Amino acid sequence: MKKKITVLPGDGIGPEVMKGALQVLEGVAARFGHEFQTTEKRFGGTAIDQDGKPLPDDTLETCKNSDAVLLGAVGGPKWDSQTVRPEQGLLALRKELNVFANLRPVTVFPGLENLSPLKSNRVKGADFVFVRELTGGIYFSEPKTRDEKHAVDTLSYTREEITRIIEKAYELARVRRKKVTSVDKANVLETSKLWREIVEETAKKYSDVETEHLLVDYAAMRMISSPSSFDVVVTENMFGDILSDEASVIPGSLGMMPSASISQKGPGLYEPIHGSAPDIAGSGKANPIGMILSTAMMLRHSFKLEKEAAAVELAVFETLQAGYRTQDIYDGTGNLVSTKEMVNQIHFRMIEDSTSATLLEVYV
Ligand SMILES: NC(=O)C1=CN([C@@H]2O[C@H](COP(=O)(O)OP(=O)(O)OC[C@H]3O[C@@H](n4cnc5c(N)ncnc54)[C@H](O)[C@@H]3O)[C@@H](O)[C@H]2O)C=CC1
Ligand SMILES: CC(C)CC(=O)C(=O)O
Ligand SMILES: [Mg+2]
Repeated sequence: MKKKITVLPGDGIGPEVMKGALQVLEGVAARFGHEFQTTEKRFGGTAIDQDGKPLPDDTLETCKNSDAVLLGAVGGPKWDSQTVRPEQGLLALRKELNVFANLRPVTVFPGLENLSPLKSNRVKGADFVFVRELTGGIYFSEPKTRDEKHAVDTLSYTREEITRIIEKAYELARVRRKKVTSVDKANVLETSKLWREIVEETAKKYSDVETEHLLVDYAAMRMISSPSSFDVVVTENMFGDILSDEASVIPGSLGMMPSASISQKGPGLYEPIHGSAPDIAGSGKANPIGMILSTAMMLRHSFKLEKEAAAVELAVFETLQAGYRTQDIYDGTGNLVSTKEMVNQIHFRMIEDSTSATLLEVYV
């Protein structure tokens, strides 16, 4: 049966990287004989301009009725001073789809340690995944108010919200290297104290998995100084948001980081972790790899197409190995290419049936 994919290019570089991902997806369809039915919908700032809101009803309905959703990025200076912002649409979509678990893998391709601005010996072998809580915490909790003299955000978590994300982390650790690092601020925050208690309770059920607790400030430091000491990192919404952008320098750049947002049932949401990058939009400088690897995650998680997902990842790896570089990962060596050329190179390797190569299994 045809897989139904809702496509939300969004704003800024969103449409540029999405175009690349769809080209690679067409390559997957052609090489492996699949049919993907893609439906593009308005979302974010472009939807505010045309429909008056960032997540139009028709867009949400289409997302809910699809097998998976591919999303570029939203936002930009044009909408920054408005009361209705593109980012509200993103938060609403995540909530509506109940995609509470955001998986953000941080993987250094073997031999490509020099893509990182960090020292190669530090990043070598780094391979961990964030399990970020995505539909609760300070981005969602009420009250959230503002007047002339006072602004309020609230950080609230229920036992149920914490338990389901912690369980997800332990399940994932079991099929990886069996270590969970829980990141919190339990020396200060009540939500973190509850979080830590639930981690301890859950750890008892997974005695084969090692558990460690880190406070978020130290975690931020250790992630950069010793990235290979992590396997599964579970944390709340805002900490995960911040730490994962920081961690993007481990493989090389924000533009290379994919994500999968999963619910208990229903369509998954797949998006790169970066934003709409207004500073480079329209210049052909956007790195499409985060979006392309998010598409691979869709193939794996939503469609159970493991071979196809691994083939996309291999094509990305081989393209980087061959020396192709977008501006964000260019250090003066190799071939500096545009977004379009990078996509063409990945697509070319994707449609080639390179049976001699060993498939990488780098992304969960
Ligand atoms: N998921 C989403 O849709 C997100 C949206 N945003 C929105 O994006 C807008 C810009 O936010 P920023 O803080 O500037 O974050 P950003 O992630 O858009 O950009 C940060 C820096 O990374 C660079 N960058 C990002 N993606 C890249 C790529 N694929 N290739 C090469 N370079 C890349 C940008 O050029 C910029 O210098 C804001 O409106 C923000 O709210 C921010 C984060 C996530
Ligand atoms: C609207 C923001 C919470 C999006 C973001 O920065 C993210 O999810 O990484
Ligand atoms: Mg972010």
